[in-house]
Amino acid sequence: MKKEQNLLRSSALDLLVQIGEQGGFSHLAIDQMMKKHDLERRDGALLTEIVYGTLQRKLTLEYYLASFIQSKKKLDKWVKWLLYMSIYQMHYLEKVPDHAIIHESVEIAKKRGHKGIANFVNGVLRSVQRQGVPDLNQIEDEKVRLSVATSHPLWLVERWIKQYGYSVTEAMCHANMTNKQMAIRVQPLRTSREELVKILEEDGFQVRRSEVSDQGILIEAGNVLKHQAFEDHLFSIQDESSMLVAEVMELEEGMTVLDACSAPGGKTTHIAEKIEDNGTIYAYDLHAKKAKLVTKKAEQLGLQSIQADQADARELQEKHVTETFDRILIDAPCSGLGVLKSKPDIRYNKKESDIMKLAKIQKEILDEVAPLLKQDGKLVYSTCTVDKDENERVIAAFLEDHPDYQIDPLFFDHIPQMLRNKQGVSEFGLQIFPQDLSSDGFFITRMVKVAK
Ligand SMILES: C[S@@+](CC[C@H](N)C(=O)[O-])C[C@H]1O[C@@H](n2cnc3c(N)ncnc32)[C@H](O)[C@@H]1O
Repeated sequence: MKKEQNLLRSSALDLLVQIGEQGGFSHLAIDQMMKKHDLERRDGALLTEIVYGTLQRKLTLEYYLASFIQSKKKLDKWVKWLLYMSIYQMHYLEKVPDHAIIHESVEIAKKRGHKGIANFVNGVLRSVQRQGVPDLNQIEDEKVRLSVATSHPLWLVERWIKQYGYSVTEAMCHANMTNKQMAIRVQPLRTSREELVKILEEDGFQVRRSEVSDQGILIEAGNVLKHQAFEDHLFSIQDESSMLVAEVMELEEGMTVLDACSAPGGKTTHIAEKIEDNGTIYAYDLHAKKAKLVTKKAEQLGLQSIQADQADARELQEKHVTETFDRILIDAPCSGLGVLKSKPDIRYNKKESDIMKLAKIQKEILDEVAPLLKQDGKLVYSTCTVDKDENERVIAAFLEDHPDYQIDPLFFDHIPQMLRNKQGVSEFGLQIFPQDLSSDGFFITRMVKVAK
């Protein structure tokens, strides 16, 4: 048992050093680590909790640690992460007593380093145990306090305050520290939402019907990934705010649709379901490997109307003639600042300078596909980020350059009631903040092509 606990924490440290420095938190990385060390299923939950929780609270833990070490002391990366994860467990987890956490950490330090490092780790953690962590209310500057308390880099907090004001930013930072709701989307050509709700409830699941999509089911309790209906591909896993994208496209049977940035195909398959798999969806992605994931997902769900291929969305005029499509979706590559609930590391690895680079690509993609839409056709633009430079301002610049496009006034009728009174509705579309639903932050808008 003791050996297992040590292996578990040592594996957590390996993951933290890797993800903490390079990014890429995923349950897949955790599963792979469990397989590599032959860890038991029940250890997976604790491993996930330690890795996810430590990453999510990195800046808070850095602040806590700073009060226990001399400011000039240079720590090896693994020692730093070992201390973060130990303080995380001592302060936030109640399951394991402090003395056991300290013991395990000192053992790891001995094995990876030497006796001197082990003594240092022991000394720091004993001080944390004796004194407790410092009170964050002592931080006078409210922006710095919000940044440290919710572990968001200061540049991001300041940027959001400038764009959305303090109270929206504060709510957003706190919402990013919560877990999002598991949501699934029924494949309606295989079963109905009511039928699936019935099956799941009979099997002991607690579920709610989504108000955002009539295909959506929110899972309150139970692991749907282990249910036979998942094996049978009766539904897809999809976040609730992401479901709204295809919902606002006003899709009909027989349509020709372009999905310019489609992998891994969550929205492409939703579009295919909404046109009842009758029509054609050209789905592209910059990376050939990723485009194959779209084909695979379509096959799993039994959808035939999707043609997935590799292409740069900035070169699609080479592949299609002008005014081909009834609908176009650009679910653009973005900074991902709306998905911090499930990918806590994104906030540390993104740089402010990345945002303008992405905004340039987003505008280039929009400019390229604009001529491909039929007159009266509709173009939906979405991102899973919260940033005006990638959302409202990209759209404003596009509209300025394309007088044949305008925001579709009918788009606003599709916004679910529960989101209408939130702060995210503007003349350029809908910003869903992470605090609006128990879901990701998203930006969605719809434009219509009118006569010049
Ligand atoms: C937000 S993700 C799309 C998610 C997808 N629509 C879904 O719902 O599953 C953006 C995608 O754009 C792709 N991408 C990035 N740059 C691109 C480009 N220039 N042309 C086409 N695809 C691009 C990325 O590889 C990524 O898969």
